[in-house]
Amino acid sequence: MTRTASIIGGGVIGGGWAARFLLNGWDVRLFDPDPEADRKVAEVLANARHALPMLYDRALPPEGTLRHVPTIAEAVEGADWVQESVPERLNLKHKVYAEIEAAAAPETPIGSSTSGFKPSDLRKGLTYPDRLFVSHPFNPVYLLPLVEVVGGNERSAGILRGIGMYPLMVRAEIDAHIADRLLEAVWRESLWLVKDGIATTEEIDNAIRYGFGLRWAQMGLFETYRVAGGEAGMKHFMAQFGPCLSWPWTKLMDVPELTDDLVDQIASQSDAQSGDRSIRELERLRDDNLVAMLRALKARGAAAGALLSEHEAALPSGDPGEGPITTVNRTVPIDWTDYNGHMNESRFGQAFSDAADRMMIEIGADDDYVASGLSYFTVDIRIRFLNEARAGERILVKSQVLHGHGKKLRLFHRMYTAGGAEIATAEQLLIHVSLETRRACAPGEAVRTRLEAMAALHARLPQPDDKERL
Ligand SMILES: NC(=O)C1=CN([C@@H]2O[C@H](COP(=O)(O)OP(=O)(O)OC[C@H]3O[C@@H](n4cnc5c(N)ncnc54)[C@H](O)[C@@H]3O)[C@@H](O)[C@H]2O)C=CC1
Ligand SMILES: C[N+](C)(C)CC(=O)CC(=O)[O-]
Repeated sequence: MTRTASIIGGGVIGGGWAARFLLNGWDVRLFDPDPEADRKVAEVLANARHALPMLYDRALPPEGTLRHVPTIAEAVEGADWVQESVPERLNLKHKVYAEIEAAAAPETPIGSSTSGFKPSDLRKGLTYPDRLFVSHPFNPVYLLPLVEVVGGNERSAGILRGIGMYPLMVRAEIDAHIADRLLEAVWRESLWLVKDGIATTEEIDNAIRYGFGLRWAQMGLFETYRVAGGEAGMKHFMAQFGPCLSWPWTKLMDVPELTDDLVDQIASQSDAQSGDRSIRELERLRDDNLVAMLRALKARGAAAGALLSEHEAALPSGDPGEGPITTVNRTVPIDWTDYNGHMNESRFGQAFSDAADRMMIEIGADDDYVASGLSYFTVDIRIRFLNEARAGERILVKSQVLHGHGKKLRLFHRMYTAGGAEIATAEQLLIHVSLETRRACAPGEAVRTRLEAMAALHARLPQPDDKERL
């Protein structure tokens, strides 16, 4: 059954939450009094539809339905999850919670996106205070998996995992949780560097993106510093750099006064740095880069990339089908495209290779079978390129067995866009092999039986005509 998330406040963060829930198959009811909210949420959703599916090598569930509603009561009634993302003002949040409580069932979880308030601040005045907790996400919510959960329970964490997030359970409540404490420290130091005329906004951004920003995405702070301690590790690192903590390397809690001059100075440097690029263009640039980085981490099973693979493994698989088997159902990721602005020919090959891997699983030549020392090698593949596919476009491959007898497996794949246009075909010959001798051999009994049954079934389907075969 489709579940419903209620999103209260549809700005930068509420819009991001709406997109994450929708693209993971939830229905969303959203309340925001801003008359522009529909347009703003639609723009965030368009960004998310472009970016999120590119992270995965399989299709996400069918998108849920978004409904903008005129009251908080309509948004929360019967909802399975309420996410509050109104501006960071405690009295406003309290007012909103009173309205939520008046209409939501007592057991409905209520997460707050607050960047800094503690659950005990937020819960004051509630009838059922324990169901309210902090679920603090990171922008863009639809791509970044981290959500700091303060005062929440395992059930809520499970729901967040189900939409591909990484709930970091914060043990004790504290102003600004964990990550914003760190970000505030970096931001404060950066403001000083600009105010004191030491660096521009661009120079500070370069100090981050050409250096430690790259390290942080995969190892964080402590593991990075452990490695920086050389073979002696963290102890040596502490001995060498610990004393610096008491040297004047930081302004600590001093906050530069945000005078009009300083705000103007930072804003004009920032304008110059970004040139003519609009916020929407910058969002697209940020998202495409994040997708490429997350996919690189996924390929290595590292950090947030490992989480993506886990989420992907839990996604429902495609239909087994009566006719040709759907062996690929995915979105073209940004890193599969080239200077021509479309999917590169090598990635067509990748998709057809993935299709063959899927067919091997269908006939029982799965991971265990390969681990037992038997497999298939491709000895011939011929691809016809009929049309192009662009980043963010959904592609499907349907595969048919043309011949499945003895050592030979001949497959015919057709690649389509989601709209049904055929964009490529491939004919592929595979030979069953022993991984020990590296020579052809007959398949195991179970694989042979399944393959022959599938070949007989597929022989009744329309066959590719001569001009399609090379
Ligand atoms: N912007 C950021 O980088 C992050 C913000 N947050 C937190 O998320 C929350 C929302 O922040 P943003 O989305 O950035 O703010 P925003 O200003 O972009 O959006 C807030 C939205 O709430 C709506 N709103 C105002 N009163 C409302 C009411 N009574 N009921 C329903 N909606 C109402 C506004 O019309 C607006 O669309 C804050 O608690 C903030 O601390 C959390 C993570 C990151
Ligand atoms: C600036 N901020 C405190 C609103 C930032 C966050 O809360 C998290 C983020 O996305 O950086």
